Amino acid sequence: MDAREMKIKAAAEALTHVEDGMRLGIGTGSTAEEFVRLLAERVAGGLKVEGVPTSERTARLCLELGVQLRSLDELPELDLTIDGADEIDAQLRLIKGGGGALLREKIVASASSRMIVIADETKIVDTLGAFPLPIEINPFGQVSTQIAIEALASRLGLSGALTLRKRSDDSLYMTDGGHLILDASFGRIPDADALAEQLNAIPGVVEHGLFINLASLAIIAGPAGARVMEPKN
Ligand SMILES: O=C(CO)[C@H](O)[C@H](O)COP(=O)(O)O
Repeated sequence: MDAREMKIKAAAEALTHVEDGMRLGIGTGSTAEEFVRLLAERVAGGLKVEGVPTSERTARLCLELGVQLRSLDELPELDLTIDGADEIDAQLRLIKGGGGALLREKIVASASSRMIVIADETKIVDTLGAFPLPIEINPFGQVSTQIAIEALASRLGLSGALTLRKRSDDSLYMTDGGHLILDASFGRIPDADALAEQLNAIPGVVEHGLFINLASLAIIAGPAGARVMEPKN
């Protein structure tokens, strides 16, 4: 099974949790896009759902494939969000934001009764942090914000470069919300809960990619098929 087949496998398994009439949060990224493709087939076959997309990119794909969309303000409480992740630990704490949609992804997941993460098994880690942590910041005072993040990292014993995300043409990457992203290469993060909480206390930080206590289930696909992970306490 190649990487794409594993994503499709996880997405197909997640689709079994989708019921008629559900208000669905729809994630961003290549795995979430496989889910959208499968969901669209079911919608074409008569399944009725209303989706809230977590990015403009996901919205475009949904509209192209005929998945009916609403804004989060029209559907402020959702039944289920299905989304990918960059890293997943045993407690189902996640690093997200590789695709730059972390802010909307976190707002949508928080507005959902349940979040199911879909991924291939390469995303499972013992300790979060090998994947650079995306931190979405306000462009105003970006250097001060970066200095504050560096100071926090040093207090928590973390080190590593903070890299302002750029597009392939070297222009600055702007999120759907008009913010910048710093990718923090901290390496292993021994206390992700403390980092998450303290990043939120820095005014210029709009959001960060640590998703704590949001995922209720993960569907992890490997060469032998998909398995379900529940958060370990
Ligand atoms: O958080 C995300 C986007 O902001 C994605 O869910 C994450 O980057 C995983 O993407 P992929 O399924 O392409 O590996």
